[in-house]
Amino acid sequence: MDLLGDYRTEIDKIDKEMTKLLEKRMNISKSISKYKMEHDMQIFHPEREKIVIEKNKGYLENKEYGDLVESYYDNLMYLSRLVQQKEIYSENNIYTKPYKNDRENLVVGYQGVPGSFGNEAMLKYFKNIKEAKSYEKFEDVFKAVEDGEIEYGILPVENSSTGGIGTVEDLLKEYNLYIVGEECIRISQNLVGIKGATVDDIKEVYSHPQGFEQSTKFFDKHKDYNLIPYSNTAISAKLVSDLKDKSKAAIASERAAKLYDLKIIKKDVNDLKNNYTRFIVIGRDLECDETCDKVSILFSIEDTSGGLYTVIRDIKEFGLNMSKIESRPNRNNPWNYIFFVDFDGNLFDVNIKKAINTIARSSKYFKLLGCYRDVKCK
Ligand SMILES: O=C(O)C(=O)C[C@]1(C(=O)O)C=C[C@@H](O)C=C1
Repeated sequence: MDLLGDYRTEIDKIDKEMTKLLEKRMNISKSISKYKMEHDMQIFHPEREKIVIEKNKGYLENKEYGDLVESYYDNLMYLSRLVQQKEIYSENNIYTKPYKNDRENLVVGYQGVPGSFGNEAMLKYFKNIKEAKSYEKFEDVFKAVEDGEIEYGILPVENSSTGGIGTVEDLLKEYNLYIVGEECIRISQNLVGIKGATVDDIKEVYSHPQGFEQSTKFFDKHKDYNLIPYSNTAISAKLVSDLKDKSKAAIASERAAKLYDLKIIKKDVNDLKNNYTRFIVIGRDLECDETCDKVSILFSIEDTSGGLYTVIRDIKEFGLNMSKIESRPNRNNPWNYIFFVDFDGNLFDVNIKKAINTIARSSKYFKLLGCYRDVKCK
């Protein structure tokens, strides 16, 4: 008796039914996207998603599968949203909300603590902030924007010497939020410690991994230092200040040193003196007006040899001036990649609209991340 063969036959039958149902479900999802487009509604509907998950958990006979059903529907609705995104941007109209010019007097959020680079970027971008909320993790900022706790969040997305900030890029893919602006700050990393500490006293150094990565040449000369990764450069400075120990130092900004009453033991330890970080401002709506001159998209392609070429060819044929292309592993699909592309343009420009429609059609997944004002980052 071929028991395994029998089980597999049974699974094949179930899969066939499930695939047919999946196709039916995605077709309905496409129709919903049309409805939403006509009624100016957002694709993402978190309340509805919660209801779907709870309802289906309730259908279970074996409640042990509760978490499994939750994760299954979570993923299924994520895919359903991607189908809707692709459908919407393959149409000729792109629905945008007016660009909010007065970015003043708002409740905004960043990751870190006062003195962090995120805090610095926030102060540079927003004027007369009504309330600034700080969050421990990048994802907390995304959640706070999604829940309406803050109007906008500001997060680092790219450093000129170490490249893209992968965690933030992954979150841009996962959350249904948009890039509505950007800011750029020059990063100067310093070795900071308590008053009286010298380069020779130091045994342990705390910082965000980016702080270490941007200062490798300095640490090559100090191989005896024990490097301890921490969630944020300014939090590391605060820790060193609290510990009051001459053998402990942090890699942080001059502002953080001042704020936490530390001295700069060695200034500008970053490898490249022209070291900049680009920050993005995220919001709930796709905002755009004539003053916006940069578009960000993300897409994944079919696993075929010419997949990426097709999209790059589209970009070239529409004469788009691409300022960035970056890839991230697709966590839902091993050895498949998500591409992040920025190009000059505005969503009201017919050529840009056509380009977006064409790229959306030739990619497997597509998401329009935003249209905003370009800030030259140097
Ligand atoms: O019900 C909706 O509004 C849908 O768009 C469908 C659907 C789903 O696939 O079930 C997809 C996206 C929403 O976030 C919620 C649910």
